Amino acid sequence: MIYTNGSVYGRTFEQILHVQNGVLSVCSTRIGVEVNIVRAKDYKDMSKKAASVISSQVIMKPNCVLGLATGSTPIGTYEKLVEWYNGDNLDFSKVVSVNLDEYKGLTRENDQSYYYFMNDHLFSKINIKKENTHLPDGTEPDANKACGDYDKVIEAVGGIDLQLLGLGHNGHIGFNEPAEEFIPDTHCVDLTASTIEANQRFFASYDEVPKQAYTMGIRTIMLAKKVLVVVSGEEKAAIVKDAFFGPITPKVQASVLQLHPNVTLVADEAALSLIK
Ligand SMILES: N[C@@H]1[C@@H](O)[C@H](O)[C@@H](COP(=O)(O)O)O[C@@H]1O
Repeated sequence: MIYTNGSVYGRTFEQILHVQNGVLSVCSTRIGVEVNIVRAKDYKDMSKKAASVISSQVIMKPNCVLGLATGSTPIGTYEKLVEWYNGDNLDFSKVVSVNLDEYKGLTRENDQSYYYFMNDHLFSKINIKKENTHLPDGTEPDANKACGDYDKVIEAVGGIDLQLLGLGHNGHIGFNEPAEEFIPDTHCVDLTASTIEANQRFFASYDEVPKQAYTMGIRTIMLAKKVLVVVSGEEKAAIVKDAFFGPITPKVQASVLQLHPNVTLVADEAALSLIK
């Protein structure tokens, strides 16, 4: 057990970390969080503000590595980026991307695969080079190979400059589900019933929702130089409060972001309704 009473990245905190077998498993803390919160009026405004953060990154560092996310929340952000690509010549020709996650077992042609999603919403509409876009290979049945290969890709591109994240209803980021520990590297997850239910809306039935996924691990996300979290809607208000103002615990995986030195949360009024 490590007891720390001091400051991390300039933030004051008191915390008790339990490290078991080399993994950060439980962490209870009094929080002195200074997450940079950007308040947006509504979903449209959130999307515009999030797209501004991403486009600034691309302009400042044209060959940046963007960590990208799926889910319904970032769709408006991608629409804005496409608009600015078309209207303002925002240039993605040198950008490299690594996505957070992919369902295990879906083909790339399946319109619910994240490969399909990213091509549909972003890659096919901007000038990013196909060979510069990366996702875990959901068609690889050998989980160790799929995950190991993906970690090599992330290492080869030199890590992530800006990681975009949505927030699951249970606090998951990528597909890092509530657990007893934070898993550092890319791994295969059994999706929780609540995640399968939440994602069922995109599939014909519960049975068709994949039950496993490959996801980037928490260390990789935490090593991103900047993290941008997008959240919209009242149904996320409670989890926003838990994640950013509650104890840091692997039961709410996003809570680990409280220890990241450069997090921006762009959320609309509804999602921030429980935050003063
Ligand atoms: N793996 C993705 C997450 O990366 C995403 O953040 C989450 C929330 O999705 P939504 O934005 O649709 O609420 O959905 C999926 O589970």
